[in-house]
Amino acid sequence: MIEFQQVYKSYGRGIDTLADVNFGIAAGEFVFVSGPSGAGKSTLLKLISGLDVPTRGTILVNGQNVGKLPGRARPYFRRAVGTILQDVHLLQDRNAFENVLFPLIVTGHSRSAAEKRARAAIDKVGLANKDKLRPQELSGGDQQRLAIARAIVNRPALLIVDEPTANLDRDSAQRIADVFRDFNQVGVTTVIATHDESLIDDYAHRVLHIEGGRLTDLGARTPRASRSHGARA
Ligand SMILES: Nc1ncnc2c1ncn2[C@@H]1O[C@H](COP(=O)(O)OP(=O)(O)OP(=O)(O)O)[C@@H](O)[C@H]1O
Repeated sequence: MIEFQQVYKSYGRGIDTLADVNFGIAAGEFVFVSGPSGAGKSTLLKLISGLDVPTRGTILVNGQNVGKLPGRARPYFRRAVGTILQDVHLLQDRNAFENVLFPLIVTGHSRSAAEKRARAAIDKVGLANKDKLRPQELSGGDQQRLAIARAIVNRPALLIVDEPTANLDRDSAQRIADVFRDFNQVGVTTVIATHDESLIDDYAHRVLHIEGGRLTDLGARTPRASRSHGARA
């Protein structure tokens, strides 16, 4: 589903933010991208999502060459990838339900079809009883849930997530990670960047580690023995 072949990304000044990155992710995988702050994790995710283009190399996502997509194809490509970046850009003057409804209305869905889908997405992330609240009235964890609902409302086959548990306490972080695991279990390919090692220990199936722009495939890690999968609601 995702393939990087000799990918380089430079923002100028002769420094490679990513250098000679090669890896593949198959459909249905659940992968963490680990690495210290500034290692290039967000840059990697933006390249997968088509929000940025590589300086050199080839990136294939769903058989499409992301770096070479014509301008008019880009919005369609981005819509097919559910992307949740670090800055959760929620509409502060709309309630939770409207935040999820909005991307459907602008992409031309009828009001009734959009409302049905938005309701299903809100339910899936566990925000059904908070749908009338505005983002600033929600906790950090619930804002993250709302961002997830908005990202999945177009039913993407691929979810790209940057630091979903930053600023959350341990319990909220695990509950958010559980939401992603549940989507993955119904077939959504999921790539999550995090520097939270304990989250990786709890959930990891496969870890790609970036340091200084170089990527190492650490392969599959066994989840921490003390946590059994599916133990949480
Ligand atoms: N748009 C940009 N213009 C110039 N430099 C950039 C840009 N985006 C990222 N960089 C640089 O690329 C490097 C990697 O940044 P990136 O955000 O990908 O790292 P990260 O691993 O996601 O870090 P963090 O965990 O702190 O978010 C940093 O040195 C950063 O300053």
